[in-house]
Amino acid sequence: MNNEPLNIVLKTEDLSIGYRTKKELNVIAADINLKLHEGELVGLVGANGIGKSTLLRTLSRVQPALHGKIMLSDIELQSYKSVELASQLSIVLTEQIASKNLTVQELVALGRQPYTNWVGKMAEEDIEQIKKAIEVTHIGDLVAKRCFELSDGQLQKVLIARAIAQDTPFIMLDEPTTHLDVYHKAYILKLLKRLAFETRKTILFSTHEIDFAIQLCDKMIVMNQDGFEFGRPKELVQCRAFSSLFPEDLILFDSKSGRYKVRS
Ligand SMILES: Nc1ncnc2c1ncn2[C@@H]1O[C@H](COP(=O)(O)OP(=O)(O)OP(=O)(O)O)[C@@H](O)[C@H]1O
Repeated sequence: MNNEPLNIVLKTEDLSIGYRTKKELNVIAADINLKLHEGELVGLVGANGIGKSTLLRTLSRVQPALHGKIMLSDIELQSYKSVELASQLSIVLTEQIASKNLTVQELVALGRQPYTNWVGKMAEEDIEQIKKAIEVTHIGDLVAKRCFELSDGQLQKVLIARAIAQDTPFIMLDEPTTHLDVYHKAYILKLLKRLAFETRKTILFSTHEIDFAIQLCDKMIVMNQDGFEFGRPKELVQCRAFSSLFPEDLILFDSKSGRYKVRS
């Protein structure tokens, strides 16, 4: 057994997230202290509107933090130049896809943009990374298709392939399994699990598939009205973190099965 301490890829200190307008400050969550290590698959769960996307957007610098510090690979997130940041962090948002007219091969190749020169000329290394990303996500038979021809599940795999081609130590995905059937939800989450394990990348994703996340994640972040809990799924089940996620008038969390049950 390898007992070497794992490197911390992302660390937050007293982070507050939310929205600032001229008139008011809307704090969505405060005092967020997280340490995500290399090779970890981390699921982010919570009720609708609790702040999962806000947290992911803040961690990827799409929106500013209200307070606190975010360290990515030992460097403060704020101090990265855009191109450097793109070699450290990739984000997969299903809803925003620049051009569905691109072929799958072209979309995956976009992941190499931070590394190619100003005319976008690809080197051996870029071609190799694109090939690897296509192999590992099993999308070889889709490469010539245009993105508008893909099903939601296929598009999801292609977007993950683009993030893999980007070859960053940290990957974030906002609800990567929305619109998928139960088989393909499990398929995508197992793919993420395998990637984190085999490539030692840190993968953080938001999801409403709480039972799958409990089964597959190394760690989970549970956001609720009172703040958030962070730890291994088993520990979170034991400390009843999932029971406080939703009002208990309709559903109850069953700690034995790790699932929600409808009240009879
Ligand atoms: N651009 C914005 N300006 C102000 N408030 C916002 C903005 N975007 C989201 N919010 C508010 O922030 C809160 C958290 O929203 P967020 O989208 O982060 O939740 P979520 O957990 O991702 O929800 P869901 O599971 O429904 O996707 C909500 O109350 C929402 O209304």
